[in-house]
Amino acid sequence: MLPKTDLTRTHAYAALSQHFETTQQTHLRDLFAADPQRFDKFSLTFEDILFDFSKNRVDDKTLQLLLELARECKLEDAIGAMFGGSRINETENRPVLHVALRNRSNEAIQVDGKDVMPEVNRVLAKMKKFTDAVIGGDWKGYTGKPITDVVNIGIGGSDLGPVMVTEALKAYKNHLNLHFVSNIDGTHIAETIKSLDPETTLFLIASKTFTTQETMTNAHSARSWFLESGAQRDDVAKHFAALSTNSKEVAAFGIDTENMFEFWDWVGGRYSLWSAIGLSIALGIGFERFEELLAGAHAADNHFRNTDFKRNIPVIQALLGVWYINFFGTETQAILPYDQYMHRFAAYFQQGDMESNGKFVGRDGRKVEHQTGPVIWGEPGTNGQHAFYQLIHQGTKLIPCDFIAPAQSLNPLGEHHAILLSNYFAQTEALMNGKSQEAVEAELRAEGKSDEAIAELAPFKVFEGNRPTNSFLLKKVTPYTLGSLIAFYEHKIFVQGVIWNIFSFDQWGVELGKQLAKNILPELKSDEKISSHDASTNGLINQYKAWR
Ligand SMILES: O=P(O)(O)OC[C@H]1O[C@H](O)[C@H](O)[C@@H](O)[C@@H]1O
Repeated sequence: MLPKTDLTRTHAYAALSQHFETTQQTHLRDLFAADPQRFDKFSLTFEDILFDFSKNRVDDKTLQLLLELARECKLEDAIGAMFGGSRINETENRPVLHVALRNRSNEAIQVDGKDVMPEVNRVLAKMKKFTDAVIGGDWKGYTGKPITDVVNIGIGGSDLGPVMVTEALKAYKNHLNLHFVSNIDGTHIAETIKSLDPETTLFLIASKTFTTQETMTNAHSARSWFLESGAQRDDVAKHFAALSTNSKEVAAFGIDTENMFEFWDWVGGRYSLWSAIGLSIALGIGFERFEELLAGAHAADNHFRNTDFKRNIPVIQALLGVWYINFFGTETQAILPYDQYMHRFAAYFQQGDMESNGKFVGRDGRKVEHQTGPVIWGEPGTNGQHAFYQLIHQGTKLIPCDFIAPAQSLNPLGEHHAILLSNYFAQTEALMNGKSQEAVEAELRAEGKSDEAIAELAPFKVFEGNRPTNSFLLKKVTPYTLGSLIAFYEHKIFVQGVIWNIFSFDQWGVELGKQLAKNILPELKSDEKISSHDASTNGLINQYKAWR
């Protein structure tokens, strides 16, 4: 069980509100000028990751109050409850134990008095055996050829994590070609299988529930394509594996449960890349590197669990987010990796964060009186600089940004990496300092502009600055470091959910649309004019029917 605290009624919240009133205008420039130790004080190093949070609109007092808020919201108890296997996902009556999947210490983790680690290790061993066989060419397709292509069919948590990680770690990839099919739009599977040979293709049907409409429809289409190639039903076993918690449905689909890689209901879909759902990752980079990913996450788990909140990276990340969202009223959070390989990182945490903390009902069942999860968005730098950074620099909205970059490139090519990183450093500096009216005027004067021109142009060229950023500087993107970084973001989400007094591990908000789509599907098949909905929905459906 998680403790229940009403954020807006805590002492720390009241103190923070007051503190916000008196400090909200303070400029970051002045905070840096006033404290030469600011970087040392407000940055943390964890192994090969430097987390610099000094360019945030906080001072010692802000952090002290935020830490008090964490204590008042009983964060420590909540962390204990999660790692201890208690059913903190109360609305689904489940524990939340993705940390067990990467528990490399093998220390027992109990669910209802039973250690889950033997089962976790059994599945990992099965994944290793399978991965080694497929990569090594010992696993043969139905005509005796080794596998060349792997297609992961899944959606949401059964897709985004594997896609993000396999992209982020592409530099470590072996010869297997990975493909991901998620969308129910037939285009996705049709375009994917176009270039594939059924004799050498392996399908991974990834679905926690094994009932998701998109995944099951795509899986059936994949199977039909496979059987149409001349393969027999018995051959399915050589070309289809299931990653799921639902053995009954897996068997009903016709996949041999020998080819099923299990996980458990205490693994949330959006936290499942560490489970059997990560099989495509293991196939792409080899099992040892998959284990390094788990080890990196485990190290971050230990940091989260054992480090004083003051020096605890995910706790600080979370508290800074609370400061902006609940006091400055920010609505979004940009994640900006200066690493092309990490181009799906923001998309991954769109699900991770928004499906977890996009809730308006508190743990007491009542509507909360404060803001909760932010809109997460972002693209890799420097692309974003040429697209949407204008608004971050000069727009009317305050957008806290996370900048992420590796010090070492996996593709050292001429000056590329130095140029990339010069931009990474420059952007947070620019966002923090801005550019004053005087500096703009001096620059225009130096360009030989007239006083009149200077007066006209200068206002448009002013940057207010004081725009907050976090910087994650990684030594290098490795499976281990990536594992740690993902785990930090996961725990940040958890901490914020605790403070906002919401349940971060259910996702009832995705159900209504699914239900309605089920009602509408038969209507689309009929020839009758539809009148059962509101006028807009009826109008759209009927026009579709006229045009199809
Ligand atoms: O893995 P599955 O059971 O197929 O679920 C896939 C996805 O669909 C659901 O609608 C949830 O919103 C996601 O959290 C989940 O990851």
